[in-house]
Amino acid sequence: MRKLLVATKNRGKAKEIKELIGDFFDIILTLSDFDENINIIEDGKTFEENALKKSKTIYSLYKLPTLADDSGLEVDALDGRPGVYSARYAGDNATDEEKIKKLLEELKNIPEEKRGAQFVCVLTFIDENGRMYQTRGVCRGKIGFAPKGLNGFGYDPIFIPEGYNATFAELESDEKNRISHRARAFEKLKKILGEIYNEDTCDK
Ligand SMILES: O=c1nc[nH]c2c1ncn2[C@H]1C[C@H](O)[C@@H](COP(=O)(O)OP(=O)(O)OP(=O)(O)O)O1
Ligand SMILES: [Mg+2]
Repeated sequence: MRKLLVATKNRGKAKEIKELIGDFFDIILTLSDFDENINIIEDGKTFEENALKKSKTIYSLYKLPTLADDSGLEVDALDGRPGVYSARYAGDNATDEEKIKKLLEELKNIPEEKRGAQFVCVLTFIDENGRMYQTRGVCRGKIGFAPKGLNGFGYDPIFIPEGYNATFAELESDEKNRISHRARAFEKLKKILGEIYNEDTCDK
C-alpha cells in the first residue's frame, strides 16, 4: 500500500494534484485531512526554495513520501510580481476575489498587448528514502480585464492561457489539466516517478 502525503492546505490545488498524479500511489493524503494546524513560513525567494521547505518540513514530521507544490503568477508589466508572493499579495487572510481585485487595479492602465503573464509551478517530491526530486512547469498567457468563469481556484478567473479566448476558470478541469503550469510540472515528475517505482519495466 503506497501512500503519498501532499503538503498543501489549498483544496483547489489538492484537487488538481489528485487529478494529475496518475496511479503511482494507492492513498493520497493532504494536510486538510491530516494536520490543519501546521504553519510553514514560505520565506524563500524562489518557488524552488518554498517547495523544498514545504516538502522537507512535512517529510521530517511524518516520514512518508511527500509532494509539495509552490506556484504563482508572474505578470510581465509588474516585473514578475506577485510571483512567489501570489498567495499573500493582498495580505495574509485575503480572499481570491480580493487578490484578483488588487491585481486588476494595478493593471488598469495596461493595454491588452502588454498584459502578458505566466503561471509557474514547482513540484518537490521526497521519496520514502528521503531523496528529493524537483520539476518546474510554466504556462504563458495574459491577464484579462475582468474576472470570468467559476471553475478552478486562485487567479484562474483572470488568466487567459495562450491560444485561448477563455480564462482558466471558464475551461473544464480536464482542459486546464492538459495545458497548465501544474500539468507541465507533473509531466516531468511522472517520468521520474516511473523510474523510481516501475524500475523493473524499464530495462527491456
Ligand atoms: O493553477 C492556478 N490557478 C490559479 N491560481 C493559482 C494556480 N496555481 C497557483 N495559484 C495561485 C494561488 C495562490 O495565490 C498562489 C500559490 O501560492 P502557494 O503558496 O503555492 O499555495 P497556497 O498558499 O495556496 O497553498 P500551499 O502553500 O498550502 O500549498 O498562486
Ligand atoms: Mg502557500
